[in-house]
Amino acid sequence: MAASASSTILKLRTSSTAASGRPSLSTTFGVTTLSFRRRRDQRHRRFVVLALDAKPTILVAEKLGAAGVNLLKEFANVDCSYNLTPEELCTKISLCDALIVRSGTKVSREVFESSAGRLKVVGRAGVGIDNVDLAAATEHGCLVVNAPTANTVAAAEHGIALLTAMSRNIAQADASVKAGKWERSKYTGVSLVGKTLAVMGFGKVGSEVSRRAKGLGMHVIAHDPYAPADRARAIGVELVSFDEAISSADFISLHMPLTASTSKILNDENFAKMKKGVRIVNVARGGVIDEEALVKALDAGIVAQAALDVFTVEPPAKDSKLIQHENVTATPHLGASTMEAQEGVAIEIAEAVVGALKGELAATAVNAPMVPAEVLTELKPFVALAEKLGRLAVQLVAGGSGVKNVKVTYASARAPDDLDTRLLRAMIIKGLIEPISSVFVNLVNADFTAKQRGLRITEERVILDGSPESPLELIQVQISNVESKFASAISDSGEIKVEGRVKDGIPHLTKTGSFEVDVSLEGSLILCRQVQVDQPGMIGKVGSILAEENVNVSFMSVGRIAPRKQAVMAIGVDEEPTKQSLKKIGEIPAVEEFVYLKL
Ligand SMILES: NC(=O)C1=CN([C@@H]2O[C@H](COP(=O)(O)OP(=O)(O)OC[C@H]3O[C@@H](n4cnc5c(N)ncnc54)[C@H](O)[C@@H]3O)[C@@H](O)[C@H]2O)C=CC1
Ligand SMILES: O=C(O)C(=O)COP(=O)(O)O
Repeated sequence: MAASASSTILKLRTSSTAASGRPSLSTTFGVTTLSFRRRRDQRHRRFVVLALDAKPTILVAEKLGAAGVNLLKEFANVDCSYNLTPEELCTKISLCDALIVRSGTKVSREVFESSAGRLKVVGRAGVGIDNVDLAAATEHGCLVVNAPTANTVAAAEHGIALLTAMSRNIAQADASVKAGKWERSKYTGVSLVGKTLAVMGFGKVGSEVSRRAKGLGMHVIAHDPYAPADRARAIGVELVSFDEAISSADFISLHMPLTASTSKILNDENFAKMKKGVRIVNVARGGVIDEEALVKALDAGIVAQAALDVFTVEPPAKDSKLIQHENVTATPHLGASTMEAQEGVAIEIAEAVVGALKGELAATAVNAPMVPAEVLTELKPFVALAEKLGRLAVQLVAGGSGVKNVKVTYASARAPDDLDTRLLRAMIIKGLIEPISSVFVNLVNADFTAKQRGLRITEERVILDGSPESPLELIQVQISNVESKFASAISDSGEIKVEGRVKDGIPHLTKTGSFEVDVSLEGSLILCRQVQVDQPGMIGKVGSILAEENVNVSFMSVGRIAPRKQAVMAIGVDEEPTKQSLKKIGEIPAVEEFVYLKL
């Protein structure tokens, strides 16, 4: 993304140290950094972080309702490019922050690899996400969101349309009349009333199909291993086993997602269990049927008719035996294609993608935890605390130690199941990994990245007495089986330990090793241990070394084991001290050890 003169400054963070000299610009992942070369010591220092040309770019790769496109345009540069080849998509994607697709675009691993880290969100304007490589998205830290509700009714109505059209031979009869024929007896149909319909997958669409089929006087049974029985009861549907469903049905309607376990679930073996003359409707995914087996079952008369909206390969081959079969009614994946559904889906996905680009947690995230807004508001300061504790803990590890085992303890007066720790764990992982690697960690890829690096995170909940008003009292991060570059960070039980709390909405470090301290975690931190006595003059000595080069000290705190015994001093600084000043601090005779930690 090119920085332009008309660019917008979104975020401005300045140092208290006066900058001088020529500024230079560099851009990484759409965020441009303006750096000033300081004349005094010729070091590069970053003072200002800007999102220049602040509008992100969203590629809309399939037709999306106008209301959705307009919403996107209020926030981003929108590139509507349809019918891209896989190669064209891979080329374009490196210039895009978000991609919106329907079912016709394969968002493969190559797409994520080609994006070189820029793609942050994939929005699926619909339900099924089987065309998106979710594992690759997660590995690349890319959020996938879908629009799960706006096309439910449209898909259900299409299922019912296919069911009724199939049972009365509407499509075949229409073609015959248009061909100048009048074949009344050939197209005698079958009635629906009193017949058994097996709904396979009793989710949103399956439930709506069931409701409507009951209105047509059908006896509806359903199979869904994960559906709640009370929802089925409320609609007057009986949940049954897979075998019972397929063997007792006159009509079978498919409404489950395409997954490894549903792929080709209707196969030779299962067609053989069906009632002869069964009729099948599929508005779910072509891949749930073994299409060759269906052709055989149609030829053998096991399946009398099939009405299909979806196919294993879309569009199917023109000479496909299945499509050409006289007992098959086919539509070109039209389930979600009503004016109303497309408008609704477009708005639903545009809001989700824009929200995700703004950094909000998405309610329709497919590959990340969904955290309700009210929970997020409560947890926000603890999210910051979690990341900072992770950062501190990992920087305390001595080089070559290799971090493997991290234990996180959450202490709270609330019941254990009242705290969703996924977000906190993700931020601790971010804090642990980012300072020691070039990997970008977010809520999407945190667990994956930790696993990939062999980082074992165990979590413990400790219940405290007290008021459950706050979701958490403290978070403790311990790294075991490592050496520390700051021996005082090692607790009595031998692990690096940092502990923090939130005070007045601000994260504080409250313990390091066995030393209690109290410093707000806002700038960077110097920790030093004094030999034997906590001399009153120490604070002044360190302060004046830092003042010599205009490093602003924001706070100091001394944690002692006992008066005039060993003490750890924590000093918060707004700027990074030079190596020389850190060396001078180390040379103060009373300082036994010290460490500088970036937050
Ligand atoms: N043809 C089209 O244009 C459209 C197709 N669809 C497809 O319809 C399907 C259902 O969509 P929704 O109802 O919105 O999703 P949903 O997630 O609400 O429902 C899917 C249901 O399938 C169940 N299920 C999962 N594995 C199963 C198994 N092995 N056996 C039986 N049930 C199983 C789940 O428990 C869930 O209740 C999806 O595949 C979706 O992609 C949805 C909208 C439009
Ligand atoms: O939402 C779904 O799962 C669908 O199958 C609809 O697909 P479409 O967005 O019409 O390509």
